[in-house]
Amino acid sequence: MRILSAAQTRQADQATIQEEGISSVALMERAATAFTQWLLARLSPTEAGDTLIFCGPGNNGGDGLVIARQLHLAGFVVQVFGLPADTYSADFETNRQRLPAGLALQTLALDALPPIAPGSLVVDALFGTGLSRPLAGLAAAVVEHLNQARARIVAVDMPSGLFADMPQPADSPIVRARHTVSFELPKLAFLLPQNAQYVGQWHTVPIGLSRQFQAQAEGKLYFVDATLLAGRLPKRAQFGHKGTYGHALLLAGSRGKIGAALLATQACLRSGVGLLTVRTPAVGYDILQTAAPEAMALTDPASDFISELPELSPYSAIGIGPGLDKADETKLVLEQLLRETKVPLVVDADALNMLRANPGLLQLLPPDSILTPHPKEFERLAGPARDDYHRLELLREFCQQHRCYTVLKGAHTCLGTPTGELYFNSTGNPGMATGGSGDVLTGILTALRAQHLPPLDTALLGVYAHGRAGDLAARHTGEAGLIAGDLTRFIGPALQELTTPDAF
Ligand SMILES: NC(=O)C1=CN([C@@H]2O[C@H](COP(=O)(O)OP(=O)(O)OC[C@H]3O[C@@H](n4cnc5c(N)ncnc54)[C@H](OP(=O)(O)O)[C@@H]3O)[C@@H](O)[C@H]2O)[C@@H](O)CC1
Ligand SMILES: [K+]
Repeated sequence: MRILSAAQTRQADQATIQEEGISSVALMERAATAFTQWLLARLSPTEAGDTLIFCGPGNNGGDGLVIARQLHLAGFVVQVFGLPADTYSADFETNRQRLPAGLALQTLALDALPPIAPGSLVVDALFGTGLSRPLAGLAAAVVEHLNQARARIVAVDMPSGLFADMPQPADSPIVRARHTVSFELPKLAFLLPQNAQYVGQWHTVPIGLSRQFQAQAEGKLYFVDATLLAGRLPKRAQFGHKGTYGHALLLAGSRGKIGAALLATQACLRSGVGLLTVRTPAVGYDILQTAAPEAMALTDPASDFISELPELSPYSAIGIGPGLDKADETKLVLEQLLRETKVPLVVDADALNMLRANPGLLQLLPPDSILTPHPKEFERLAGPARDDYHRLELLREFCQQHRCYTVLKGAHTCLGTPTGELYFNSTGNPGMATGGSGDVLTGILTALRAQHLPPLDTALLGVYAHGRAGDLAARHTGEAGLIAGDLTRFIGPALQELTTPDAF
């Protein structure tokens, strides 16, 4: 799925109108109907109670008028309010005329804002993608009024006052919606933690926006769903053998953190790798051989940390980081690895912190390596970010400069590529914010890379399957009860869902 800017969304609107030979008011009717249907599927008129719809002067307000008409006809107790303006959009005017008798548009005034009873349903149709500046004056007062009411606010397309694709000044008035129902595609703003307080839970409803426009639009932002991944994970070959699926090496663990190595090991084994060798310090030997007999243990001479790089020639991909100690010997092992490896790397956790401690090491990073920092680790590498938008800019620059793929972990994990694309993941849940979750991701990515998947497919599939495994696991454990070891049990089913079936 593409993520379009506000300007592109307007162009997509126009392209759809032209392609289908329909009027813009017909597209508005379609969009608003999709919103109304979404609401009707969740609330009866009785459950909704008092329903107050607030409309701005543009097409977002026009949507609000259509929704008001439709909910009124569906038996909801509706009141509809409009912001006074010098000019209204043409489709707003048309739909004002279409309001049924008995449903008058009431004009909002600063000294007479309508009372909102607690629990009322509020539809926010003040401003959408046409917002051109932060709200002030009466519009700002209305937003404050909505936010102070203890109402259930559902925003049409966008929470009013929020820009779709760029930051706004601190303290800008923005509606705090419980749900945001967006037309066709999510907006970039929805995917950033700083906006969660406004967007609430977001949903998309299809409105038949031109497919051709979506495919051809410029821009490098994607929302990763199963459709985008179709065809990227080949089915296993009928005559395949363990050599077909690569031999991975994991360098992981230190005293007290052999668990991290074990989680990465189990995840790697569950992601289809042919063979796996694990380099841990000597203290990990018994643990590894007992808990993961399918993996080969290649223990280090040092007891508590990794001090020597093994011979690298057997391996088709190497993962390094989970549970490492920051011992100087281990730093030298990382440096030697960066200098000697001829195969792709997956770099995580303390290996990332070591890269930062010695910036010269970053220059040695083999092209197409995959890095998996969380936001703090990323900022240690790329510098501090002013806000979530700036962090994305830094991500893009970092990946281009170092010719690497960077998986910036978070609620919508964002993958940056060396060619400037940003891919936002759609799977996963807050239960995955738990120790060891990242080690599991390293194992999955190392396994997919070892199987010779291209780096982009590895990162997209690995991140998606990791989140999907979390969603499947949480059905059994609940979110709070989810631990990283649960993820490993559901990697197989998650990958199975993504596997390309045989063509008939
Ligand atoms: N694209 C689609 O797929 C479809 C889109 N549809 C809907 O259209 C919406 C976009 O409509 P839109 O372009 O008319 O913009 P909208 O958000 O209503 O605001 C524009 C008005 O607000 C004004 N205004 C702006 N900022 C302001 C401020 N700070 N304070 C005060 N005023 C301000 C601005 O005036 P101006 O900037 O010129 O002063 C103008 O009058 C979209 O979100 C979706 O709901 C569907 O109907 C069909 C399918
Ligand atoms: K809105």
